Amino acid sequence: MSINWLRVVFPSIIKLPPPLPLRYSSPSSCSCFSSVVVAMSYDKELTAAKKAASLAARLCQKVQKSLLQSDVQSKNDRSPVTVADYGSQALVSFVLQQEFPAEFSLVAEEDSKDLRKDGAQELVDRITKLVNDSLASDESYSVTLSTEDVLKAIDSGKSEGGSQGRHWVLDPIDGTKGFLRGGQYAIALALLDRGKVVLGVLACPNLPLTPINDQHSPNNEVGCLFFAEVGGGSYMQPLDSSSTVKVQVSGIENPEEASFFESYEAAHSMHDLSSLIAQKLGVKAPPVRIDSQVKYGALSRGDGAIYMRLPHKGYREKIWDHAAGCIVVTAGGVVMDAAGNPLDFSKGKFLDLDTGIIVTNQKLMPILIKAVRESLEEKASPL
Ligand SMILES: Nc1ncnc2c1ncn2[C@@H]1O[C@H](COP(=O)(O)O)[C@@H](OP(=O)(O)O)[C@H]1O
Ligand SMILES: [Mg+2]
Ligand SMILES: [Mg+2]
Ligand SMILES: [Mg+2]
Repeated sequence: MSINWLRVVFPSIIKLPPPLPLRYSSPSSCSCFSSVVVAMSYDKELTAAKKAASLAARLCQKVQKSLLQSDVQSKNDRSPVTVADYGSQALVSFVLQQEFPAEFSLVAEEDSKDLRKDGAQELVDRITKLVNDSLASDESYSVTLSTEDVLKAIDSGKSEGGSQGRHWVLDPIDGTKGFLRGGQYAIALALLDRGKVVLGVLACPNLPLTPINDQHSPNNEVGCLFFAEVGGGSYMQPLDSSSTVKVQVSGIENPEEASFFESYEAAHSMHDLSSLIAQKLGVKAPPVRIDSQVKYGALSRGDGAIYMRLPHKGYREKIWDHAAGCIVVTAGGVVMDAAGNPLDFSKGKFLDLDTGIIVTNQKLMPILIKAVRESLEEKASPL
């Protein structure tokens, strides 16, 4: 910014390096980042992120097709993790390190601890083969990774993030439970720059290209890639092609006409609380329950108008469960905690927030916040 300002004011007397790529952004709508007037371009990073997430999506599709019970591990938080979670993380980590060898920091969900235990060798071999097969399908990589390379790539995701520098944020499979059920899941990759989300990519291999609620559509193709860059709008393309469309969150103003998304898993979000809120808003449509950040993707193109995520007490949200989704809904959407604060991605792995996360358009947000507050008060002191 300052360099370009100087260039304008002192064009002839100061010899300056070539201008940085700049992009003008509207001072507006996403609560993930501050309302900057001029922002850096992250086009190179976005291209790499799309490539990494698409490759990982292909790996996951392959595993989901031939899912075996033995592919499922149990982590100490009792959430399932599969060879595809590990494979996806290794692949994305490897691709990003190849593209940005000089500056690489990754905050990711999985680690190799369980894979380094006795008896896990067969699993590690399978993950390594999956990763190598995926790399071989892309002409740019003529490498074969060893099992140790794969474990190291998985463990490169141990960064803590924070408010300084750049950090990639990855959920290699968001919605592992949905993945295991044959349902929705997403590969969610975002970039933080000085604590703000500056780009996000959501690969949703099982999401129809046409709106979820459009049951009469003759097109039953699935596989969507959503992406957004700070100040650059939000886009969707089919996972297997480059034809891109601009997407926009629904501008519905009457909550009665809105439909809302929530977690498929009742353990992840209080369905009784969201139905009370929906009742207060006068929402008529039943909730649309789907797994993962696919909800953000669907919302970003107007499939529904509201997403409510109200976890049970004590649950701490992780940044990889929201960073990519948060920026993808920027075009017309607002993401806040239940008290109306923007999400803060600069505090490390966790989001410290009040009660839950709500997403909708700018018009509906104040009405939604009011309904959430009233419902919480009612729940706390029932008559
Ligand atoms: N008890 C709980 N409450 C809220 N979220 C939970 C949870 N247990 C797991 N999760 C998170 O919910 C994510 C899935 O989101 P959703 O509920 O929207 O489908 C999981 O991501 P992973 O599948 O990546 O582990 C996990 O991080
Ligand atoms: Mg998990
Ligand atoms: Mg997740
Ligand atoms: Mg995950």
